[in-house]
Amino acid sequence: MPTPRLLLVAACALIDADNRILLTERPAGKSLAGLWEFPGGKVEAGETPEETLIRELREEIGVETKADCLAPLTFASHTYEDFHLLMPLYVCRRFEGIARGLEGQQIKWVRAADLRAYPMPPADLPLIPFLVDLL
Ligand SMILES: Nc1nc2c([nH]c(=O)n2[C@H]2C[C@H](O)[C@@H](COP(=O)(O)OP(=O)(O)OP(=O)(O)O)O2)c(=O)[nH]1
Repeated sequence: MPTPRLLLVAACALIDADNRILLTERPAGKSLAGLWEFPGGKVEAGETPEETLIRELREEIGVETKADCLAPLTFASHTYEDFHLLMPLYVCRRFEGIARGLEGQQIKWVRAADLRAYPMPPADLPLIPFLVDLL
Protein backbone atom coordinates (compact mmCIF):
# COMPACT_ATOMS: atom_id res chain seq x y z
CA MET A 1 0.00 0.00 0.00
CA PRO A 2 1.48 3.42 -0.92
CA THR A 3 1.66 6.01 1.86
CA PRO A 4 -1.30 8.38 1.44
CA ARG A 5 -0.63 12.10 0.89
CA LEU A 6 0.32 14.17 3.91
CA LEU A 7 -2.30 16.70 5.05
CA LEU A 8 -1.27 19.52 7.37
CA VAL A 9 -4.06 20.74 9.66
CA ALA A 10 -3.54 23.24 12.49
CA ALA A 11 -5.68 22.83 15.62
CA CYS A 12 -6.05 24.78 18.82
CA ALA A 13 -7.09 23.99 22.37
CA LEU A 14 -8.69 27.26 23.43
CA ILE A 15 -8.68 27.44 27.22
CA ASP A 16 -10.96 29.67 29.27
CA ALA A 17 -10.37 31.29 32.66
CA ASP A 18 -11.92 28.22 34.29
CA ASN A 19 -9.34 25.89 32.60
CA ARG A 20 -11.97 24.40 30.29
CA ILE A 21 -11.20 23.48 26.67
CA LEU A 22 -13.36 24.38 23.70
CA LEU A 23 -14.62 21.54 21.51
CA THR A 24 -16.66 22.01 18.36
CA GLU A 25 -18.90 19.41 16.75
CA ARG A 26 -18.22 18.52 13.12
CA PRO A 27 -21.38 19.33 11.17
CA ALA A 28 -23.52 16.80 9.30
CA GLY A 29 -22.35 16.27 5.73
CA LYS A 30 -18.62 16.64 6.51
CA SER A 31 -16.21 13.78 7.02
CA LEU A 32 -16.19 12.57 10.65
CA ALA A 33 -19.58 14.30 11.17
CA GLY A 34 -20.86 14.41 14.74
CA LEU A 35 -17.44 13.97 16.30
CA TRP A 36 -16.04 16.64 18.64
CA GLU A 37 -12.77 18.29 17.61
CA PHE A 38 -10.46 21.18 18.33
CA PRO A 39 -11.14 24.25 16.20
CA GLY A 40 -8.76 24.64 13.27
CA GLY A 41 -8.41 23.56 9.68
CA LYS A 42 -6.20 22.84 6.72
CA VAL A 43 -3.10 24.97 6.33
CA GLU A 44 -3.61 26.66 2.96
CA ALA A 45 -0.78 27.50 0.53
CA GLY A 46 1.08 30.61 1.67
CA GLU A 47 -0.08 30.33 5.28
CA THR A 48 1.80 29.52 8.43
CA PRO A 49 -0.07 27.21 10.85
CA GLU A 50 -0.46 30.20 13.18
CA GLU A 51 -2.08 32.25 10.39
CA THR A 52 -4.40 29.34 9.65
CA LEU A 53 -5.51 29.21 13.27
CA ILE A 54 -6.06 32.96 13.54
CA ARG A 55 -8.23 32.76 10.39
CA GLU A 56 -10.12 29.62 11.42
CA LEU A 57 -10.83 30.84 14.97
CA ARG A 58 -12.24 34.06 13.51
CA GLU A 59 -14.33 32.29 10.83
CA GLU A 60 -15.54 29.30 12.85
CA ILE A 61 -16.14 30.69 16.33
CA GLY A 62 -15.74 34.48 16.18
CA VAL A 63 -12.66 34.63 18.39
CA GLU A 64 -9.66 36.90 17.77
CA THR A 65 -6.13 35.98 18.79
CA LYS A 66 -2.52 36.60 17.76
CA ALA A 67 0.43 34.37 16.82
CA ASP A 68 2.11 35.34 20.12
CA CYS A 69 -0.80 33.82 22.03
CA LEU A 70 -0.51 30.41 20.33
CA ALA A 71 1.80 28.02 22.20
CA PRO A 72 2.67 24.63 20.66
CA LEU A 73 1.67 21.71 22.90
CA THR A 74 1.99 18.50 20.86
CA PHE A 75 0.91 17.03 17.54
CA ALA A 76 -1.19 14.26 16.04
CA SER A 77 0.12 11.96 13.32
CA HIS A 78 -2.56 9.59 12.08
CA THR A 79 -3.23 7.65 8.88
CA TYR A 80 -6.79 7.99 7.57
CA GLU A 81 -8.00 6.13 4.50
CA ASP A 82 -7.27 8.94 2.01
CA PHE A 83 -4.51 10.91 3.71
CA HIS A 84 -2.03 10.98 6.56
CA LEU A 85 -2.93 13.74 8.99
CA LEU A 86 -0.16 15.77 10.59
CA MET A 87 -1.80 18.13 13.07
CA PRO A 88 0.09 20.45 15.41
CA LEU A 89 -1.99 21.23 18.50
CA TYR A 90 -1.53 24.70 19.97
CA VAL A 91 -2.85 26.04 23.26
CA CYS A 92 -4.37 29.50 23.47
CA ARG A 93 -5.44 31.21 26.69
CA ARG A 94 -5.40 34.78 25.43
CA PHE A 95 -8.17 35.60 22.99
CA GLU A 96 -10.95 38.13 22.56
CA GLY A 97 -14.62 37.54 21.91
CA ILE A 98 -17.21 35.08 23.08
CA ALA A 99 -16.91 31.77 21.22
CA ARG A 100 -20.01 30.76 19.27
CA GLY A 101 -20.61 28.34 16.41
CA LEU A 102 -20.66 30.69 13.42
CA GLU A 103 -21.07 27.82 10.94
CA GLY A 104 -24.05 26.31 12.78
CA GLN A 105 -21.88 23.88 14.71
CA GLN A 106 -22.39 23.09 18.40
CA ILE A 107 -19.60 24.13 20.72
CA LYS A 108 -18.84 23.08 24.28
CA TRP A 109 -16.38 24.11 27.02
CA VAL A 110 -15.14 20.86 28.55
CA ARG A 111 -12.88 20.00 31.49
CA ALA A 112 -9.77 18.01 30.53
CA ALA A 113 -10.91 15.12 32.73
CA ASP A 114 -14.22 14.98 30.82
CA LEU A 115 -12.78 15.02 27.28
CA ARG A 116 -13.22 11.27 26.86
CA ALA A 117 -16.98 11.66 27.22
CA TYR A 118 -17.02 13.37 23.81
CA PRO A 119 -16.47 11.15 20.78
CA MET A 120 -13.48 12.58 18.90
CA PRO A 121 -11.72 11.74 15.62
CA PRO A 122 -9.25 8.88 16.17
CA ALA A 123 -6.30 11.19 15.50
CA ASP A 124 -7.24 13.27 18.56
CA LEU A 125 -7.32 10.54 21.19
CA PRO A 126 -3.52 10.51 21.85
CA LEU A 127 -3.70 14.29 22.46
CA ILE A 128 -5.96 14.02 25.50
CA PRO A 129 -3.28 13.01 28.06
CA PHE A 130 -1.22 16.08 27.12
CA LEU A 131 -4.15 18.33 27.97
CA VAL A 132 -4.90 16.42 31.16
CA ASP A 133 -1.26 16.89 32.23
CA LEU A 134 -1.26 20.58 31.30
CA LEU A 135 -4.48 21.43 33.09
N1 LIG B 1 -9.96 21.05 12.84
C1 LIG B 1 -9.71 19.80 13.19
N2 LIG B 1 -9.61 18.83 12.23
C2 LIG B 1 -9.36 17.58 12.67
C3 LIG B 1 -9.22 17.26 14.03
N3 LIG B 1 -8.98 15.93 14.14
C4 LIG B 1 -8.97 15.41 12.90
O1 LIG B 1 -8.79 14.24 12.59
N4 LIG B 1 -9.22 16.43 11.98
C5 LIG B 1 -9.29 16.21 10.54
C6 LIG B 1 -10.70 16.31 10.01
C7 LIG B 1 -10.49 16.80 8.57
O2 LIG B 1 -10.23 15.68 7.76
C8 LIG B 1 -9.24 17.63 8.70
C9 LIG B 1 -9.55 19.09 8.89
O3 LIG B 1 -10.10 19.57 7.76
P1 LIG B 1 -11.03 20.85 7.77
O4 LIG B 1 -11.88 20.85 8.98
O5 LIG B 1 -10.24 22.02 7.42
O6 LIG B 1 -11.81 20.58 6.49
P2 LIG B 1 -13.26 20.06 6.30
O7 LIG B 1 -14.06 20.33 7.50
O8 LIG B 1 -13.71 20.64 5.00
O9 LIG B 1 -12.98 18.54 6.21
P3 LIG B 1 -13.28 17.56 5.04
O10 LIG B 1 -14.78 17.43 5.02
O11 LIG B 1 -12.69 18.19 3.81
O12 LIG B 1 -12.58 16.32 5.51
O13 LIG B 1 -8.55 17.19 9.86
C10 LIG B 1 -9.34 18.28 15.01
O14 LIG B 1 -9.24 18.09 16.24
N5 LIG B 1 -9.59 19.54 14.53
